[in-house]
Amino acid sequence: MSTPTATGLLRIAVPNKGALSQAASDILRESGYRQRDDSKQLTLVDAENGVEFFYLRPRDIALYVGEGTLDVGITGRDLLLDSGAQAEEVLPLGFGRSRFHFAGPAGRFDSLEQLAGTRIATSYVGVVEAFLAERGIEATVTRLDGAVETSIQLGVADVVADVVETGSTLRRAGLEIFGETLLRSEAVLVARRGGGMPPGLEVFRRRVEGVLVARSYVMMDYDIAEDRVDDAVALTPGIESPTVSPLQRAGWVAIRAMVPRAGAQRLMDELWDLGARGILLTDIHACRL
Ligand SMILES: Nc1ncnc2c1ncn2[C@@H]1O[C@H](COP(=O)(O)OP(=O)(O)OP(=O)(O)O)[C@@H](O)[C@H]1O
Ligand SMILES: O=P(O)(O)OC[C@H]1O[C@H](OP(=O)(O)OP(=O)(O)O)[C@H](O)[C@@H]1O
Ligand SMILES: [Mg+2]
Repeated sequence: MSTPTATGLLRIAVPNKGALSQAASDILRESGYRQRDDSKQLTLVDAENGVEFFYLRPRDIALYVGEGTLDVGITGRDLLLDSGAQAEEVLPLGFGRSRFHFAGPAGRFDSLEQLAGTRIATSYVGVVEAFLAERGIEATVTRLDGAVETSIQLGVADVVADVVETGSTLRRAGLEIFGETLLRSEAVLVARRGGGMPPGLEVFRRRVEGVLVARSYVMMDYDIAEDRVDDAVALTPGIESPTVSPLQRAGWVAIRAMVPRAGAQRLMDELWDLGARGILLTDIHACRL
């Protein structure tokens, strides 16, 4: 059972620095919460919204949440899995995307079977050991804090297992990926596994989800002749159903519908070809669906 705070505030863990920090604070701000303006600040109370933020290393966040010390947190899926904490993913957040791979000197390895007997350097020992155990591969795993790519040049390891985003760090170190992707990661909201629903968590989750939907949809408005409405609605069905309003001009209506941001320009071309005019696209800042 998670222990409620004396204050009754929902306790939220946020990455204090690193790859996830800025985007995490941005999504919280867009969700209507106060955020720190000084990167050295460790905690922040937003009493008006019933929450308190704790700025922590993303690697530690799943542990705090798993123990019930904090109610919910933002961290990477890879860090959550690596921690082995009693925490679970409750919402993928769509930023901080990366893949996790084995890599070695260019041209040296081409399959994961060749890992047997090697020395593997990684900051993600939990992920790597679970992967090796699942496949029955015996290898020596060494934990490094960072800059793992350099460990091969220094003769400490034969292979590295690390986060890859653009791949430029690997290339610069003369390394290349081999074998399949171990996991695909992105930032996620995590809560305690089997911890029930602490007061305020559902509202928090809904607010953040509203921002994610608002980021991936736009609002489209256009005017069209009445006899084209069925075809137009087939192109822009909206979430539930589009709004169709009468216009002063006889035989014409105005249509308003949310449409996916990706492909919205193509949709505008198709509507134009159908005879729609006055086609407008506007951003949505937040929503509850
Ligand atoms: N280019 C990237 N480098 C590192 N982590 C990334 C990158 N892109 C996304 N991530 C994700 O960010 C999380 C790692 O967060 P962390 O704060 O450790 O980042 P970092 O920038 O490597 O920090 P540090 O300064 O401690 O090395 C993981 O979930 C990882 O998948
Ligand atoms: O594929 P890329 O776009 O090059 O990004 C991946 C690299 O970025 C991270 O390193 P970071 O800068 O966090 O340094 P660290 O190794 O000391 O953590 C990660 O550990 C990889 O080395
Ligand atoms: Mg790093």
